[in-house]
Amino acid sequence: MSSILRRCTKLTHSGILSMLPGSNGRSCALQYFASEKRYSTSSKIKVDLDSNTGVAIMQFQSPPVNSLSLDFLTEFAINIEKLELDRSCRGVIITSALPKVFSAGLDILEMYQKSPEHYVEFWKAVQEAWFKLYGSSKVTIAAINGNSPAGGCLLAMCCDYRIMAENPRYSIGLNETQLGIVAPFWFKDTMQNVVGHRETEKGLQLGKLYTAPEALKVGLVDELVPEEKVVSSAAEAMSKWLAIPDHARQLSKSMMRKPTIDRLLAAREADITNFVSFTSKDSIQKSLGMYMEMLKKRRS
Ligand SMILES: CCCCC/C=C\C/C=C\CCC/C=C/C(=O)SCCNC(=O)CCNC(=O)[C@H](O)C(C)(C)COP(=O)(O)OP(=O)(O)OC[C@H]1O[C@@H](n2cnc3c(N)ncnc32)[C@H](O)[C@@H]1OP(=O)(O)O
Repeated sequence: MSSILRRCTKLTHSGILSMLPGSNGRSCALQYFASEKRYSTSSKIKVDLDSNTGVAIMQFQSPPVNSLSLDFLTEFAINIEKLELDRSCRGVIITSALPKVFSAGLDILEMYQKSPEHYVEFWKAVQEAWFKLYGSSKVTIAAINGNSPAGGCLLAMCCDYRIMAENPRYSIGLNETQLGIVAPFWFKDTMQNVVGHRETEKGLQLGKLYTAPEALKVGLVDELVPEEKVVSSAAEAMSKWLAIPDHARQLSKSMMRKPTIDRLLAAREADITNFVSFTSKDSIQKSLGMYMEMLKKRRS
């Protein structure tokens, strides 16, 4: 897998930087995309591209909670890159094939009791996934059909538009401080670009998980719809975004996102070093261990 990652990280950021100067809801998604063809099959992510509309639907299918492991992130980056290079694809809808969860965020086990070399490899994969999605020239829409904490929220925030199931038991947010860890600056930048400085400051300090209605209120998501309509609503929204000429929309997207992307590009190595030294601290390892225990106890 590390060789796949190396191949993947060698790919250029061919997104905007280089190109421009289970439930009813889930079966409904498949019905909606009746003319779609299987585009890619990998163990954790399924991608179907509708050749008529140019819209790809990417479904996370990594039980139990679509956590963002090294393997998952590697597959994700490869899939987004493939779609980026495919001129027949104009938009991507990202959703989950699992019940109740969009993504549980970064796989905590990848950050717990592993070697510094592993932390380096893992963090490169996190960065790469963000570069690919945040820098994508395609229209990207998150169809958030379940809980979406931390890294799951990051993926959703990287998209151009977010539609969430109106179930008040689902939540989304950057809850890192609740784990005793700190969201890196580019997670913060991404959130700030969506909801503004003040809400990001509150959200980050409190590690706030916003219920779906709260997320709508602060603009963390753009629409709430019944769960079974999340993907079909995403497709409707997509058609509005695709009505705009690609070239003009892509330049506008680039103009808005390039400074944020450049900031991490300039600090990429330092960010990896920070992550490794932060994660390797005994106190952080202890916090992560306690958090995992808490998750297990909550279950039993
Ligand atoms: C100034 C200096 C700054 C320096 C900064 C430098 C670097 C920054 C350093 C670190 C930054 C790291 C950023 C981290 C980002 C993250 O994404 S951390 C992950 C946060 N995620 C969570 O908190 C979610 C935890 N999970 C849940 O809340 C729930 O699981 C759920 C998603 C709501 C789903 O609930 P439910 O359906 O009830 O499922 P269970 O809770 O029963 O879980 C099933 C099994 O899955 C395991 N699991 C859950 N989440 C994760 C995860 N994220 N990673 C790994 N494993 C996970 C859970 O333990 C269960 O396992 P068992 O079946 O019991 O074995």
